[in-house]
Amino acid sequence: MSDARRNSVDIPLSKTLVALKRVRSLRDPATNSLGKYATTAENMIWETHSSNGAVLELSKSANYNLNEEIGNHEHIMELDHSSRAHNPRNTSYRKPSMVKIRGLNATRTKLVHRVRQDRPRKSLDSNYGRQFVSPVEEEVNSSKNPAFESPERTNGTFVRKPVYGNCRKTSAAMSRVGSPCMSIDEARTTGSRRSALGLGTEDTRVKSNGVVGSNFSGCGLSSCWSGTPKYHVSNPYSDSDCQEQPLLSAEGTETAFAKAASPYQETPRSLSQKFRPRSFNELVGLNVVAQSLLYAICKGKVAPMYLFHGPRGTGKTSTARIFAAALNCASPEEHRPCGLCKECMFQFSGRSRDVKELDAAKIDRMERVRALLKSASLVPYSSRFKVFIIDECQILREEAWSAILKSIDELSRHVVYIMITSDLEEVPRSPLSHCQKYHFPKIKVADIVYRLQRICIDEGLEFDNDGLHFVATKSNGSLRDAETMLDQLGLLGKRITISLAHELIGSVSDDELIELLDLALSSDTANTVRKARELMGTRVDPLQLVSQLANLIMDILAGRCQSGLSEVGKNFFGRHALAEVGMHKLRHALKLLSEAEKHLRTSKNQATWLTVALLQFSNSEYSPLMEMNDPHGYPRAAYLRDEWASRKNMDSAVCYACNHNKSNCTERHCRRLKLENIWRKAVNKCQTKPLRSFLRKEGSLLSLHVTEDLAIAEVGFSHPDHLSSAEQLQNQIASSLQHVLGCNVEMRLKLVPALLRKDARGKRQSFSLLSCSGRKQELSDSAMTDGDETERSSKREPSFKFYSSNSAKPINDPNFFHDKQAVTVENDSPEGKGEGIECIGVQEPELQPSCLAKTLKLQRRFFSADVAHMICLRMQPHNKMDLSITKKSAFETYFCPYDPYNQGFRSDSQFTCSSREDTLSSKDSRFSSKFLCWKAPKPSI
Ligand SMILES: Nc1ncnc2c1ncn2[C@@H]1O[C@H](COP(=O)(O)OP(=O)(O)OP(=O)(O)O)[C@@H](O)[C@H]1O
Ligand SMILES: [Zn+2]
Repeated sequence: MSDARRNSVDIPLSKTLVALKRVRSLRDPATNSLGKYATTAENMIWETHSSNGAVLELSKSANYNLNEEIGNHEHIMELDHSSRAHNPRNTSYRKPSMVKIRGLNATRTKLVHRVRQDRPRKSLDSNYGRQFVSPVEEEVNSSKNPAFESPERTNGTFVRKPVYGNCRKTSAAMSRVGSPCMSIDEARTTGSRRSALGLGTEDTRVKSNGVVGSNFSGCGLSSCWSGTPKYHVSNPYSDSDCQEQPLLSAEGTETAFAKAASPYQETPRSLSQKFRPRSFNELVGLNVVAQSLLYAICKGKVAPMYLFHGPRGTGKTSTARIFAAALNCASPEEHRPCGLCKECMFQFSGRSRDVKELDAAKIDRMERVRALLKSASLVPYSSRFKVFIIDECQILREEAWSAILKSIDELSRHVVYIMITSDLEEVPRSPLSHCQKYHFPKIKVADIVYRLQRICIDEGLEFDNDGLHFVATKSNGSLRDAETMLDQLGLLGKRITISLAHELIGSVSDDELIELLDLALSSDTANTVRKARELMGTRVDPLQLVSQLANLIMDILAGRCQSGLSEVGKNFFGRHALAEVGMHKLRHALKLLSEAEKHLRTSKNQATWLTVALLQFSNSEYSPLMEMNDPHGYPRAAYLRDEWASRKNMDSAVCYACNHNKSNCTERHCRRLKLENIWRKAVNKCQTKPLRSFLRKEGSLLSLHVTEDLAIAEVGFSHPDHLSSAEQLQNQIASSLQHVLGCNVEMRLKLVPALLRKDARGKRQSFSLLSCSGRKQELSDSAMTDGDETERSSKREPSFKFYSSNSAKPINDPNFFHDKQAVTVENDSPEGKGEGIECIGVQEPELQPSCLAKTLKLQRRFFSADVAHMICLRMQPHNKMDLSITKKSAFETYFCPYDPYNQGFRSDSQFTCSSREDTLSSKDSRFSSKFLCWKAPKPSI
């Protein structure tokens, strides 16, 4: 049979008849049966498989049928396995069977009847090891089709080998005897049941829409675990030999049957298949999810619909499968899924009739959805639950969602849907509130490294921790990606090192990147060009280089780069990254890179344009004012940059704080905020902890004036002793201020007796949105003269402003938040005492992102407005979230650390969670999920 024929789809009836004739010569020598046609026909009707679940197409599994004719199952399986596992072209092999089947509807019943009588019912074990070359094989071999030249075939026989991959053909081959898929006979006997359910007969279904194949009573869907073989040796639910066979022998060892059916028998194609988790314990970084799902089972609170969402390769599908297995597992609750009981084994080997994995793309038509729902309405075959795992659920249409949701209310409690998506934003809003949602976060680098280490040890791969760390970093939180990369590296047969990984991925090492960045920031044009050419000429794609540089800069800005630095790194940090000026340059570079990236995507001369961008890295103006935001929380960087550029050359004295000419300096509150901001930064730059806490407690920046290249700073202390201490430390304080301001600083220390001690200004141990909102904004509204500065300070209290989304004015009405069900938050953590809650966001529809951004900004200014904005946006889809959020999970769930297009970038390192992982307590537990809170870590310098 030619390849062309194999691949053809529609063949006229006459050809089919010819084919039928030929079949006579392919009778099973043992039984003289026409089994292959019968099974082919059956297969055509019911057997549908895909690697990833339900397939509503015709006959994917019909590939086995020629072999099935032999009537000896295990040999078919061998042929099947070998060709599938090792021959990528085996798909072409499947087609002719399908073609033949199409002409066979008329004769099917008869054939099937015969084959049911003729086919020996043998278990896998009883047939194990027999060798047989079928006439079909001979025919196939004589046609020299490479698709059949299996590596396992030796001396005209097939040697049984462990199987990996998806053994559809095998499953099909065995299915008529024992698979969950019904044979025609079975179908006929259940015909009345079908018609009662309105499913119609198989024939009509085939004719009507080509939606065929159900191994669960005709919903038109069937599936198996991706990548797991289906050993359809015998019907696990009805075969006597199977039932009689205990899963565990008396000694507690696995029986042959158990072994045969065990998913662990498979020879996986990849590391991620091999190490696919099969119990909750094996899931990495998903403790909360796993615990919650397990408790749901233990406490009998299984929801009808779950939604697993999160980035790719983070364990959603694996968890869904484990959960499904756990739901039906027969072992004691805490050990679910045991992996040993019958239900577990059927499921993990892809034979469960009650757990179906579907791709949403395949239920794109309403009739398919209806078929699915009909199937769901039937009681489970043998398990407690019918579980439907629907992948990529975001592509389900609204009608499909509503039909499914509607059916949930009507159905009995035995159905569980597990919807999976990596794109939550695309899922319609209304179904979201019906689901229990579980977020699968990106997996932490440390967890990935640990997992990779375990795999390397198991696989006998030599590795450097640095190499694995690099792989983990590159995988962007996807364990599957990391495992795939490790797989590739393992194939090289060398020790897995960072340089090997760089070579494989085509990336540049951090040292080289730092060297390039250093050159670019130092205006060393010639060497920048040389280095850039060297890297892009041979080693790395320009776009990849952009991405690596941007990541490096973000890491530096986030303070993630400083530990474990090489010499190159240390030198670089010595030159660029410590001062605010250096930070500003880096931000500027980041911006240039983001623009370059856009440009590069459409450019033919990428290397040149990237070099041009690199050469601009050093051309950045810096003003500390760019760091500030206006008192209402709006980022003013762009405005101030222009202002600064025009003012820079002015000789007249300018108030450095509020950026106005000194004589016009009237916005006192603005000025105070800026002064506080600068002082806080300067204090944080001080070298020693005692000095930092002394200055934070006792000192205050009273004023700041800048002339051409010099800033004059007045720093006040309330007690003469403090003043004299400060005088001794004057140089250190001045140098910290210089770091922050980026210019020379002349410092004047003043005794200001009225200056209130900061610890007496009001403890922030307890803090309530309500009370804060009610507090008058005296600082912003009062107009004080310079002379009032100290008096004003003495009145100073923690003060917070809140804004509604539709007004630019601060809200002074205490009822505003009350009405909106704002929460009161106690900061009762020991480490929080005296520090205050740093940032609180209340999630209310009325509290729009812009408003919350301002609120966050004003409270302690740890968030820039845009970061807060992003947090709010992230919170929006979760209005109805019913799981309580711990600080940690809130952080993981919602925090979006970086937007390269935003000026006010703040690193997430500033927001590391408190070590306490308790659920934030609110006085009213109803609102416990409605706010987020982070405590800023102690300054690291
Ligand atoms: N959290 C995890 N714990 C253990 N293994 C994991 C985890 N996440 C991913 N893996 C590994 O990655 C492979 C793929 O995981 P899985 O298919 O469950 O991810 P997914 O989130 O469903 O991905 P996708 O959205 O692309 O379907 C697994 O076989 C496993 O080896
Ligand atoms: Zn079990």
